[in-house]
Amino acid sequence: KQFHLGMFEIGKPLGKGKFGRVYLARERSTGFVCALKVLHKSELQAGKVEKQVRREIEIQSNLAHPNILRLYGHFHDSKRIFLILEFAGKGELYKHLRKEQKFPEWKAASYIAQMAAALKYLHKKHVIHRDIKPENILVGLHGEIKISDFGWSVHAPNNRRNTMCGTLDYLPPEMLKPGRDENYYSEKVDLWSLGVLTYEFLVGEAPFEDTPTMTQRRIARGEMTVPPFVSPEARDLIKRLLVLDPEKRIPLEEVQQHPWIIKHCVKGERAYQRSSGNKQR
Ligand SMILES: COc1cccc(-c2nc(Nc3cc(C)[nH]n3)cc3ccccc23)c1
Repeated sequence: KQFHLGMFEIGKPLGKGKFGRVYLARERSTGFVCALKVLHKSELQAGKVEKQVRREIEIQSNLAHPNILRLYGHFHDSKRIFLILEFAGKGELYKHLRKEQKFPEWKAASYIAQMAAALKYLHKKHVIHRDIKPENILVGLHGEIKISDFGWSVHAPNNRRNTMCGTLDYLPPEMLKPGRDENYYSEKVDLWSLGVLTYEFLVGEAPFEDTPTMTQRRIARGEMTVPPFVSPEARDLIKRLLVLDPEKRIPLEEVQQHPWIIKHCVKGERAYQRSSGNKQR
């Protein structure tokens, strides 16, 4: 399918990301509402991220899961690249998290259950996201969450050197302490980040948040404390994900069956999953 700018009615700007602006848009012939992400080639070249954007397009175009933001297509003109993305009505999850400070356990558990389902789908396709954090999650109209921004995702296994930018908070220890087989990642890196995400949803700040040097040291040692107001079940799940040895982290199937998730996965939610027939579970 060939897309071009004339096919779309551009609506209000939704916001500005790192490398581009996002607009509400409607495809003229069908009235289909989507989000149009506009990237300026000059900015991508300056930021040396063209390869990353090409990988993001290649990976995200081949994914279809209710908790992963759809990339329906892309096109470009002389100066810009346009990504035709699924529109998530309630915007960026981290804005909701900052506003509410922290989420009640039922909401955090629902979000982590959806993240586990999405990661299970990704890992089955040998895709590692590698940048799971609240900033890369959007919220749909019915409160369902959608992983977005596949800029850092790769096909496993990967042992290419990566200069990481942005927050260190979500980095797993194996990406910090260069071992013998430097930078060898497995999809287990996403399990560590899922643990950091669970903690941040419940506590309102990341578990190793500190100065950059101290954060790296605390991650490498797995030094963090879970505050007393966090339930024992949630604490147990966090402890089973934030394990230094990647092989010893609880697998996604066990996350989905964890008592903390089951306790909060209200019947309606299960019914919702059955009705939406998301076979990906
Ligand atoms: C920096 O703030 C930004 C940046 C980019 C998008 C939003 C935003 N996005 C979406 N939905 C989206 C975005 C994409 C790629 N698909 N669906 C909805 C919103 C609602 C209120 C405010 C803001 C919103 C914010």
